[in-house]
Amino acid sequence: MDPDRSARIRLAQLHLYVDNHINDQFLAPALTVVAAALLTRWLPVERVTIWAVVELAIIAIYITCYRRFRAAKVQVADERVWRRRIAWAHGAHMLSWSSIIVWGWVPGDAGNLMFTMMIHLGLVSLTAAMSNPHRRLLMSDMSIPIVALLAPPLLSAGGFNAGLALLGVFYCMLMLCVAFKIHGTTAEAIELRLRNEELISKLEHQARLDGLTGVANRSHLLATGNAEIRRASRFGHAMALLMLDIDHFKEINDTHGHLVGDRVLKAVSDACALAVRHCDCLGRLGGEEFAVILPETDLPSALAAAERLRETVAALQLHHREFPLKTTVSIGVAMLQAPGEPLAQLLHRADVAMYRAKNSGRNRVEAEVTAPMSDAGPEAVTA
Ligand SMILES: Nc1nc2c(ncn2[C@@H]2O[C@H](COP(=O)(O)OP(=O)(O)OP(=O)(O)O)[C@@H](O)[C@H]2O)c(=O)[nH]1
Repeated sequence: MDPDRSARIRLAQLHLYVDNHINDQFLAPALTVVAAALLTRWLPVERVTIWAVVELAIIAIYITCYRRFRAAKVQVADERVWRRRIAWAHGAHMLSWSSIIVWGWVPGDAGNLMFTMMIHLGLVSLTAAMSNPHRRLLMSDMSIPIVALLAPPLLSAGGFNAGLALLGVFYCMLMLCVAFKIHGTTAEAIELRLRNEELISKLEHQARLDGLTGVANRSHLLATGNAEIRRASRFGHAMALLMLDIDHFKEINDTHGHLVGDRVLKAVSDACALAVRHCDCLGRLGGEEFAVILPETDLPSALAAAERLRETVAALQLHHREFPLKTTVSIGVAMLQAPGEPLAQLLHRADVAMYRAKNSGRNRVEAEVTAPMSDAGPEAVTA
């Protein structure tokens, strides 16, 4: 499996683990108080109180750790660090409860035996039910009660105690198998969810691209243009639009065929994509016509960008067999004139400028001859 996806699965498992355990904040303190009250039947109140206070402090620590984990928006690379923190914090809680078998053990007392075993059966069952999403944490949580269940014959010799320890360990093994089974199903579901998320984002990305050139397609370009007009209108910023048309493209198609024409389209759009800024949006409007949306750009900068694109395309050295393929573009530059101006109007003005470039000899940049919006001031837009 892709190591990146495995790491994301482990992080999703850690989230699920924390989600399962976060409810401890309501139940664990109550269980601690009830257990402490019952323990006073066999042990001095002071000793039991010390345990209860320590245990309540440990609960506060691991719940805080879970809350911080949830709030931290943890990245995949930090999964290991957080897993260790959680393992220590929750491990301390397991150790504190399992230690009852040592200091709360009263040999020969049936009630005490029942109480101690109940505590451990509860610990083991809850761990299997709640820690199963994360394999490593499940193992570390489970190992403490398993070791604790081996303690009775060490604390008080006898066949019965040895049998009790054996029974406890068998029970733990069984619960561990069940927990692993649930873990497998959960891991599969998480992997499926991540695969679906990847697939959806890939499809969404592809739906925005032009199939031949890989730049934005018409609908994405228009959507971006409309969004940028809204933004520029809201903040009173300048915005430019370039219209690019490959010169004499029909000749390339007619002379060398459509496949060569397609290669030229791809080469021109690749070169333009490298020549525009990261925040600009280059898209194919159709055929051999492209447009570039330039946010936060005034007329001199738009003309400079257009000139850079024109030079980049003119410098391309494309060949088909031994024939050089001369590629140039004519570019029209239009500026947003008024807040909320329709995109169609902006495109039309850039188109008019582009045709002026064509009529003036091609391989040129022409700008429209009207005042840009930055001179008109921001739109009075209210929320
Ligand atoms: N190979 C290829 N050709 C296309 C594609 N889309 C449109 N065309 C062709 O692009 C050509 C455009 O020709 P015209 O509109 O006459 O423009 P031009 O030859 O570039 O002339 P000027 O724009 O005036 O310089 C037509 O032959 C279309 O068939 C495409 O996806 N691939």
